[in-house]
Amino acid sequence: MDRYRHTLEQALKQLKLDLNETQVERLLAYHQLLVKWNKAYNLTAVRDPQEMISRHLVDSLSILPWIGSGRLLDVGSGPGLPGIPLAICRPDLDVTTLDSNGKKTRFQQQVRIELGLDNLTVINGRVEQVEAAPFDMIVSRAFASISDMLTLSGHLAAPSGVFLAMKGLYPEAELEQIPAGFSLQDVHRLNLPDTDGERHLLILGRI
Ligand SMILES: C[S@@+](CC[C@H](N)C(=O)[O-])C[C@H]1O[C@@H](n2cnc3c(N)ncnc32)[C@H](O)[C@@H]1O
Repeated sequence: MDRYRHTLEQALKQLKLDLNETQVERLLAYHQLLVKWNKAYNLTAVRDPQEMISRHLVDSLSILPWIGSGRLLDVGSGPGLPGIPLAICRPDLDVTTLDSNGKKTRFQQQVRIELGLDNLTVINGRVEQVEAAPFDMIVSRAFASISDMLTLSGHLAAPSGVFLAMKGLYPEAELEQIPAGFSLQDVHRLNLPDTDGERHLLILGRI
């Protein structure tokens, strides 16, 4: 446990993220639940608990500097990534996580209850069929191509809402397929500790 705390705290320092003790405790409690449930329910292909800290928790938290205020939707959230770490670290934010896999959303509901995350709503469903009040930010990680993300979740964004796509290598080919009416607003290279390869955050919006 101390080993995981150390890895997390070192990474937070490198990312210059200043979290309070309650937030660190909750991140570690989420990690513990993920490790436990993953054994029975196969929620993520990452099985090594140490690797889960860097590849899941820290990777999710690396986009915090670009998260604004209001309502955030994490689409194709899986076991709650990046939505749950963001909800833990930004209690002022209204976070909704959405996934079509019932096993994964049941896990997220359990995390919500055990951690007392009042700012988290979990939805089970296919994004293209879900109706909900408009979101200011729609984020996704390892969900779909940028084009599919915009097409499938576009109806859930507020008129000035932004889409934050977490990607590995700069996705040049995907950007050539952006549907009409949307444009790339910003690109950030994420400097992550303990991660092989590049990570990028792309911010898109309506024209
Ligand atoms: C590769 S996982 C990524 C999970 C998580 N975002 C992460 O980074 O670990 C993609 C997830 O998208 C979900 N998914 C795929 N199509 C979907 C759809 N149309 N609506 C909602 N969720 C969907 C799958 O159930 C799966 O959990």
